[in-house]
Amino acid sequence: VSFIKYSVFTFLLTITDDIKSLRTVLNPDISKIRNIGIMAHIDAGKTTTTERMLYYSGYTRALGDVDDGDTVTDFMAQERERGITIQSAAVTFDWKSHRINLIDTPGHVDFTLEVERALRVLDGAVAVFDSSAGVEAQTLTVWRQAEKHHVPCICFLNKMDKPTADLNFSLESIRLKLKATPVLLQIPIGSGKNFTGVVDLLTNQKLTWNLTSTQDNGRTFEAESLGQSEDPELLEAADEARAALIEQVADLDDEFAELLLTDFSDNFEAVPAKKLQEAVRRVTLARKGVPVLCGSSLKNKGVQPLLDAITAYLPAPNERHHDLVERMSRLLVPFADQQVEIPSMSAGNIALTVGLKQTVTGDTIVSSKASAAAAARRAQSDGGMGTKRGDQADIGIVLSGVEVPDPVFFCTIEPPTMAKQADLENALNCLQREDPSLKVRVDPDSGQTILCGMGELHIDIIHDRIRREYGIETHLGPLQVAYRETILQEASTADTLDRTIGDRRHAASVNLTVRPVDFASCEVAFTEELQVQIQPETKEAVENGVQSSYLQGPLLGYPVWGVSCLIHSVSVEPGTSPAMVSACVSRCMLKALRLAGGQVLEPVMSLEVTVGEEHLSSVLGDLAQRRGTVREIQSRHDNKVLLATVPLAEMMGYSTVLRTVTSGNATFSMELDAYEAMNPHDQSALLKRMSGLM
Ligand SMILES: Nc1nc2c(ncn2[C@@H]2O[C@H](COP(=O)(O)OP(=O)(O)OP(=O)(O)O)[C@@H](O)[C@H]2O)c(=O)[nH]1
Repeated sequence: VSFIKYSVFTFLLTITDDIKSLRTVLNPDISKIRNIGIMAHIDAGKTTTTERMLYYSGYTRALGDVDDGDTVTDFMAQERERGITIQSAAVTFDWKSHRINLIDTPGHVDFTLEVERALRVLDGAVAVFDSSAGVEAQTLTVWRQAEKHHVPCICFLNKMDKPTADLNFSLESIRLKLKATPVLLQIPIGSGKNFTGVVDLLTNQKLTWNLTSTQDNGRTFEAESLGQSEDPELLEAADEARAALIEQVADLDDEFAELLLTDFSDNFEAVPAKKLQEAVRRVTLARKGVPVLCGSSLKNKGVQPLLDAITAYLPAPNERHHDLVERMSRLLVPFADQQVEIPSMSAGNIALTVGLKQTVTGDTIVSSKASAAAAARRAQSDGGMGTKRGDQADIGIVLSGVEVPDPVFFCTIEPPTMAKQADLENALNCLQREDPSLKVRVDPDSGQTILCGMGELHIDIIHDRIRREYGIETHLGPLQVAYRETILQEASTADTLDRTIGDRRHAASVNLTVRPVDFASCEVAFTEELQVQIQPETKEAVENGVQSSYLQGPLLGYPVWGVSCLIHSVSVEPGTSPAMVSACVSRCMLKALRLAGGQVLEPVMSLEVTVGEEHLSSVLGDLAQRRGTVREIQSRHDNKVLLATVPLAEMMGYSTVLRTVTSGNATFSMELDAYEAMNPHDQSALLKRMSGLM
């Protein structure tokens, strides 16, 4: 450990051009800090862009390449092997006297929680798009998360070197799909293979990467003012785009509009770049518009202006609303998979801490109850945010919590020998604290440990991590879909339980009605009369009995949804234990749910497949066999984009099949659309199959 510490310190201190004191290196002024997330659809080029940022800022000496599996941010072994990003890697670097803490977020839908976890502590975000595809499905989800946390954003239209890159199409998709207002700050020079750089519309400068030397990797570029000798087409395009930019910013920012009308009414074009930049910053922070930049990370063009834009337009931590008062026993500054320990850190920085026993992802840590209360008061006067779990709930309004989506897949997991069971439990506990979207439970009937996750890949990765990080070879049972159950009609029933245990008689009777309701959750209510008469401990025992019957439905033992239960009467003999009252109510509920006719609900996913036209018919044919419903087929250059809904149960192993039927020429993403009732034919087939399984 001390070797790593030493070498990273040396690294930090020698790479920056102007060597600063250790204190400024580790604790820069808060106004110079940018805590930025980088988000995108899979394959848009986040990792490549991040690598370029690290390289140009001097923190890496060689360019990593996702295709060769040697990038800094994709540090988990599985990420390198699969070429995808799973855990949000944090990297810290300096750019023109600013400290940038950058969090790379995963693009795969199985890992949305990772993204949300990262977004809530960030002050700004960069959305990277493939400029030939515009806004794609996964970006919508992440964008909504950024919106929820009021995170100001910048868009980077990457892959401008592709022949199919399309600036106007990308801008339009930002407008239509993200419902955001793009503020175009650059226009590309050349297209496809001849894309050489951009015109910066604020300064009217032409930035070109001539790349005469391959050694340089785009580190140097030319910046020259657009002169009259310029290619007339480019000059005209730049003039038009600049005038449109000035007009648009004036529309979005009153202060800038006033400046134009008072000082530059004769010639709007003469407005200084600095004033325009300040106005774009206000527009970005107020989330009225989103600056848009262009480039090609792979071809080393346009990344330095993106870094400039991050420092110019995105907020410092003190310009955002959440307050942290933090004190930790051990603090570490992350540099991908290496860390350097530091003695203290000022507000606004991002650090790692180790050895926490009780904290789970999503918790907010404060130094004392008093500071938590103070933060809660501030948050309330600011309009309030989320609540903290556990025993501090009464005072803990500090940061909004993360939303944990319901897992849709599950499977059993077994250690190689019973002697390893305790080690496996420990590994699962640690993994769950890190990743709340992973749920672990024990099946009450079989005693087996069950893993519940967000998708096939998610469960696969967890399995792999248990092997690699905890050294336990586990066996996974077949992957199963998390169905739900509901009822079709109203039913009323009564039940009595009368049992003598030892010399104590327990007797209780209950009379209740269940009926279907539209919403996803389950309810329990009492008649008005009963509500007044019932003893609090009896009421609690009845509620427990109803809730436990909702956990396992009568059809297949899946959780029950969309049922409301009304208790008409309860009678309890003196001396009866609350557990017996709960047992009586549960048994009565089971009868009522059976009488009310069971209906299985299955998770249905919305699926987006991008595929070359020549393979469209095979993809459609395959979807038809999966009970898929095609909603829309859009054209995007030479590709077709297929939007469909498909039951999750039919999507096992889809990535492999899709790769085979399209010879690797398709990408897909999917997310939970809704739980839908199965038709009687499919339901009875499922029930038959499951009874064979059980
Ligand atoms: N033509 C072109 N290809 C690029 C560019 N940037 C990235 N790529 C390629 O696009 C693919 C995906 O790039 P990544 O950087 O891994 O994308 P990502 O968004 O990090 O992907 P995930 O980690 O899976 O979410 C790789 O094959 C890159 O080489 C670019 O500017 N132009």
